[in-house]
Amino acid sequence: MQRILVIDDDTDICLLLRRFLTKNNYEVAIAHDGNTGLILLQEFRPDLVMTDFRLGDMDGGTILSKIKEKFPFIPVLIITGYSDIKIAVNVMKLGAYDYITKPLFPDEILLTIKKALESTESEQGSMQESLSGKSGGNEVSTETKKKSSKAVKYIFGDGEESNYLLKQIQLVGPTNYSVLIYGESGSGKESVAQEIHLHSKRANQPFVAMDCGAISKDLAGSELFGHEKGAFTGALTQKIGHFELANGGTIFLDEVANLPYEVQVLLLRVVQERTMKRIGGTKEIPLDVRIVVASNEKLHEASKRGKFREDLFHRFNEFSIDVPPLRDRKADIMVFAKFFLDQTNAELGKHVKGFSPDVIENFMTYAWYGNLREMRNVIKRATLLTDGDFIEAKTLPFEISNYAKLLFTDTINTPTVQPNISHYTTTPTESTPIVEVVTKKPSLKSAAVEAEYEMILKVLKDVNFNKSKAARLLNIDRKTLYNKMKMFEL
Ligand SMILES: Nc1ncnc2c1ncn2[C@@H]1O[C@H](COP(=O)(O)OP(=O)(O)OP(=O)(O)O)[C@@H](O)[C@H]1O
Repeated sequence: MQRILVIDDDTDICLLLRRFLTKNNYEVAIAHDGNTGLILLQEFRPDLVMTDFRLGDMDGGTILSKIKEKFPFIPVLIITGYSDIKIAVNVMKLGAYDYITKPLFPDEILLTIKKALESTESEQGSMQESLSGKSGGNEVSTETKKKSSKAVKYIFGDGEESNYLLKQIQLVGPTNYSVLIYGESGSGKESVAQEIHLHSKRANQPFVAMDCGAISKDLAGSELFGHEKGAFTGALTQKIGHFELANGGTIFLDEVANLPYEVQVLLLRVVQERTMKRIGGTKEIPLDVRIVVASNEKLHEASKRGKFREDLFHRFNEFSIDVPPLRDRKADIMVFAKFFLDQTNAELGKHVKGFSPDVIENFMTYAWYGNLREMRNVIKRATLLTDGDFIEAKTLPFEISNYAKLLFTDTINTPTVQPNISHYTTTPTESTPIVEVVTKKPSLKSAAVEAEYEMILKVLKDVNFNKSKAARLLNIDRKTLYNKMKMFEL
């Protein structure tokens, strides 16, 4: 039976998850704070961890780093509210498998857990194969090759931004250049790396991805280069590293800036000499591996701060690609949305046909902080919740379906610099932008309505949209709250 550790300070959520996951044949352990969670991690040895993003004694980033430091291969699912989505998507770069947003839906949780467990099983399977020697030292079996390249179909869209991205991939793909990929979290850096590999002569050779996220110094070294039996305490068997697994093909190092400095030194040697030794080994192993790396932060800035070796940066920077954020790929937003809808329909055996006009408008205005990953998750949940033919706005997270309004409240909360009207009132020429200045007459009534709207929204957010709690805090009955919410289209 597979084991799941749930870390959450909300006892109700823990209780519900324990009941639901046990019913679905998982063994469950619960911790109500981060420190207990870390103790249970050692004692319970879970196959997967689900942890709340905000714990009493620790934040999501800290607990994730601590888990990954000790057990880098245990998939971690972050539980978060949508109001924290911007922070949560950034925490993904520390090596979380995925995030799930509240309110939690059983089917969605089960799907995500299954996927996460399958992904580590196949990873461990290919590692096991290389350890047992089936792959024959330097050679990598076809089975391993198949497993190490994800069988995911990607699309790239047809808008101007996407075409430019594809053009760069097509240009650099067939060369042997090292490529540096920049982009926000979830924007598809790994898919770009895979596409580069597929456009190269190495396409039939392995594509091996390694997340350098929050990996410790000792582990990073042996993950990259492998180790010999007895090389250090805990090295009970020989291990083949990612570089050897990728021999002949492409290695993709995600979040490369997070590699410990000592490992960067080893990496530089390998990149320069095209040969490596396993840790604790003496044999020089020749390497023919193309290196593609990705980073959230600009590497030359990281090198200025002394976090990343400058010589290594220059080695990697033979060609660099910026993956645009989803919000800048407007022409393709609905193309991606339809792709994720088809993907989810196939996964769930559903036949949802498309999106209501409101949803399309919401998708086009929302900022997509978590990019394609966020969109995939939003559509997955909305499809699960849809019984009819079209996804309606009510199945979207509040923050997305009310994005324009939330922006409006943000704007009235934050005084903005008044535009210099004279600058816009001249006849527009090429150098003066055409800006329509909408002037609204101030009125006491509208101010009161705005204040009321703002307060209801704030309280709803504070209590995670629990309407009974919100009504109590606002000192009104539930019915009045419902009527107000209806009036404000909340
Ligand atoms: N080109 C694409 N077509 C369809 N789906 C995509 C594409 N690129 C990414 N995705 C979806 O978005 C998810 C995240 O993509 P990916 O892991 O490539 O992003 P990333 O930029 O490497 O993220 P991170 O910075 O967190 O490592 C993927 O699991 C996939 O579901």
